[in-house]
Amino acid sequence: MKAIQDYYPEELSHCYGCGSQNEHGHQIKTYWDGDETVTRFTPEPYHTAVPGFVYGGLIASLIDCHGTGSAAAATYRAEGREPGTEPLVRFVTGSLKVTYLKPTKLGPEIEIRGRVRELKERKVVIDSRVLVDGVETALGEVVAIRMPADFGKAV
Ligand SMILES: CCCCCCCCCC(=O)SCCNC(=O)CCNC(=O)[C@H](O)C(C)(C)COP(=O)(O)OP(=O)(O)OC[C@H]1O[C@@H](n2cnc3c(N)ncnc32)[C@H](O)[C@@H]1OP(=O)(O)O
Repeated sequence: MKAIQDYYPEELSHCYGCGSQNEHGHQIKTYWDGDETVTRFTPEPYHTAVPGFVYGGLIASLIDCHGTGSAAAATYRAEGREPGTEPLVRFVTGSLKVTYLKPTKLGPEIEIRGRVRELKERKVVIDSRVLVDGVETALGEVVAIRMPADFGKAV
């Protein structure tokens, strides 16, 4: 099964969180599981906050790209289209909120499960849960906004 990120065009596959072309990045992969989107990521020992627990910035990064990927996947699904078909759907992060409920154990695979709270043409809101060994350790909210055609060109 292909992940939503596998459909990103090469020139947009350099993101630190989800770009398949970024050898230093997380290269996350997001899939549908029924009405939820799922990303799984196994942290490295150096992704440490205090010994034994995952750095919160990593968790935020995973929620971020899980959210933008989920927004794209949900838009294709809502439009009844296969991912990657024209016109391409691209989202960037408008806002990212993370609530850390409890320390996240470092070692096991991290699972992020997302649900669509709001879906409009230019704005999609994804709620995420972060789980390790079935324990919910963080919650995330991503407001994903359609990438403007001139994104990054007018700075
Ligand atoms: C295949 C693509 C793969 C790409 C890689 C994945 C990306 C990975 C995640 C990232 O790291 S992206 C990088 C970090 N994000 C940015 O740099 C974004 C910088 N901000 C912008 O470029 C613009 O502010 C943005 C495109 C987000 C919004 O500008 P717009 O002019 O398109 O928004 P507009 O004012 O028209 O508002 C559209 C809707 O979005 C809402 N909105 C806009 N900015 C928002 C914001 N920051 N927070 C929450 N909501 C926001 C706005 O209220 C409105 O909602 P409603 O339709 O409900 O009225």
